[in-house]
Amino acid sequence: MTSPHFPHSDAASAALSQVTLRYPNGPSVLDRLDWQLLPGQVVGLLGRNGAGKTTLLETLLGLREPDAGAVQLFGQDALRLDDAARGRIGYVPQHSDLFEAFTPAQLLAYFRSFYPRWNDAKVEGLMSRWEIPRDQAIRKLSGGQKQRLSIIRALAHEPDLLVLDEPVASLDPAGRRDFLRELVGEVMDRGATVVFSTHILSDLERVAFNIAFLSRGRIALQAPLDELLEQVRAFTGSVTEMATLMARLGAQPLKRTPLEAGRERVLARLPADTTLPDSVAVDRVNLDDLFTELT
Ligand SMILES: Nc1ncnc2c1ncn2[C@@H]1O[C@H](COP(=O)(O)OP(=O)(O)OP(=O)(O)O)[C@@H](O)[C@H]1O
Repeated sequence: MTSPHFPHSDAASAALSQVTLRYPNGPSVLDRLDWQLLPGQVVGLLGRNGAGKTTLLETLLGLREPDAGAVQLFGQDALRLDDAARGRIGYVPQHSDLFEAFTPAQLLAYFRSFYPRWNDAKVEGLMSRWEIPRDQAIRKLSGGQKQRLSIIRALAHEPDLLVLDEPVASLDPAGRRDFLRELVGEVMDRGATVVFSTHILSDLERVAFNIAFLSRGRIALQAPLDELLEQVRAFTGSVTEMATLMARLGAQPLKRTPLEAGRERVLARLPADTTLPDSVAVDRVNLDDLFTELT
């Protein structure tokens, strides 16, 4: 069924509509959250510690049942996916569940047997480039090597939807750059959808990723990073001036911070190619500012 919130959800790799989730005796984590991921998008999911990124990714994958709302993957109910749809998904969990007694070669051979599609050349290329010992027990690998192996496993069957929960946390800067290149390659080559959570903002600045901000149980904003940096500005002035200015510019206020003496600071997204009047007090924002203000 097509969601009333996302008229194009049939074309989406993942569509979440009004998803609410509260842990039993725990916090409310997702609150009527709407989100859509399209083919060809690389989305970086940002949110503070405990904001609910892992919960959201698990719910998106159908690993958690929301209290309310609907999740669709490739147009199917995420809780009742058929095998074909399952085979189109790749997942790297935050804490990898690699079989520690296996060697990487055994692990990959094992998973290979489950998937009709498996790109041996890609696997071999990444194993060599990322210098993963093939025949040593996985428990003896470093944290970064285990993480890379987990990523290789998730890329090997060429998923159409790749979900990674903090995949770069134990990678060194060179490893992260290589990994990002691989992700972008996935998208460019096959129009896959990639979503990954991260805390490392500088990584996101390397590529024109879509950035999604998770705050108070909702996706507060999602847009390509270059567009955000171009279109989001911080304005300061009296509350009345701000109201008039926002209306005149057709701006979308994202966050208001009251200041002393009836003044306020408004973080707002402007329509593309807006020319600002000289009289306006305005600041540019960077990704750090956006993270601080929107999460
Ligand atoms: N199984 C659980 N039972 C109860 N509460 C939970 C459970 N898992 C997570 N939580 C709580 O839900 C909230 C969201 O947790 P989650 O792990 O999804 O956040 P996160 O954004 O991934 O955090 P981090 O950036 O620290 O990894 C937190 O308050 C956490 O304590």
